[in-house]
Amino acid sequence: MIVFPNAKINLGLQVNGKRPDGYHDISTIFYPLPVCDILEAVRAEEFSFHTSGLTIDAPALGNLCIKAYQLLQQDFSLSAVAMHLHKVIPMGAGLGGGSSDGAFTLMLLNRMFNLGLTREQLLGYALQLGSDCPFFIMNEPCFAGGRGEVMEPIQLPSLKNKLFLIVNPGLHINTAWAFSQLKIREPKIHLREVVALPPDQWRDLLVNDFEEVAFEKHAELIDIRSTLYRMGAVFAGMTGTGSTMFGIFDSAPAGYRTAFPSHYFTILQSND
Ligand SMILES: C[C@](O)(CO)[C@H](O)COP(=O)(O)OP(=O)(O)OC[C@H]1O[C@@H](n2ccc(N)nc2=O)[C@H](O)[C@@H]1O
Ligand SMILES: Nc1ncnc2c1ncn2[C@@H]1O[C@H](COP(=O)(O)OP(=O)(O)OP(=O)(O)O)[C@@H](O)[C@H]1O
Repeated sequence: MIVFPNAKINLGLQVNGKRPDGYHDISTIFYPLPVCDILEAVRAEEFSFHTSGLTIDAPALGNLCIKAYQLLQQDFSLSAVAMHLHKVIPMGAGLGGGSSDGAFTLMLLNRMFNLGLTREQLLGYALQLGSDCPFFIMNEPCFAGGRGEVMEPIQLPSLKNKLFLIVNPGLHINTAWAFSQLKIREPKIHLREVVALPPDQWRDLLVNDFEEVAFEKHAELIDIRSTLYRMGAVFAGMTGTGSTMFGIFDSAPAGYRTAFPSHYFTILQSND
């Protein structure tokens, strides 16, 4: 069985406060984008896990695909599988690639072994893997609260026919570190109010609280945002804790393939 775990971006990201369990409550809009890894699993004599594509900077046993298998193995006697992950989505990038691989592994194993897990049950397992994982079980535009697991699907008609230019400069930003550096502030305006406006009015209103932290460490990100606006973006911002920046465009910006250094991962996506 083959699945294609996709990326997400955060349209705005507000951190509301630290909780007794050490995590933070956030408010964000998760938006799926069709930049995908490729994950295959087949029944096998013994468990194995291999990867290709981008090099994953973590021990294989820490991979969320293996963690997802082990999580279900605790509750169901799964037989062995051979898994292969081809990595395309940049890592430590705010695109949720690892989280998506974990969530898709849960859904794949549910189908492969006819476990009969409901969406609610899958959401519960996904949250045990990571805060971003439950979103990929839903995988449609959602307003999210809590750690990200309290989700409500939303319609964003103003983004229909828009193009997203994803620009990742290859800087790895550690999520735990980014949370530890934050200064928590009262939001000036609620995300729901901002996204009810046309995207060309989102500038300065659709805020990602992690931009201050990431921009202070990597001034390069500020240049990327300026370039995106110079190219005609109706809105440009950062996803997650960074380092990926994105621009929203009405049409394909001229020269986007050569606008950034060649070592950047740059891809233009439509949202359908
Ligand atoms: C920044 C976002 O990507 C926004 O979508 C997510 O909140 C991050 O989700 P994630 O990468 O799945 O993060 P997790 O693997 O759950 O947590 C990594 C670390 O980040 C911090 N963390 C994460 C999520 C959250 N709501 N509060 C936190 O304080 C914690 O120190 C945690 O140990
Ligand atoms: N399947 C996986 N693919 C990529 N990284 C993984 C995977 N499983 C575990 N990891 C670990 O998770 C780290 C973060 O990867 P990920 O792609 O999820 O980052 P991210 O886009 O910043 O995520 P998020 O937005 O969820 O914080 C990697 O550096 C790696 O150590």
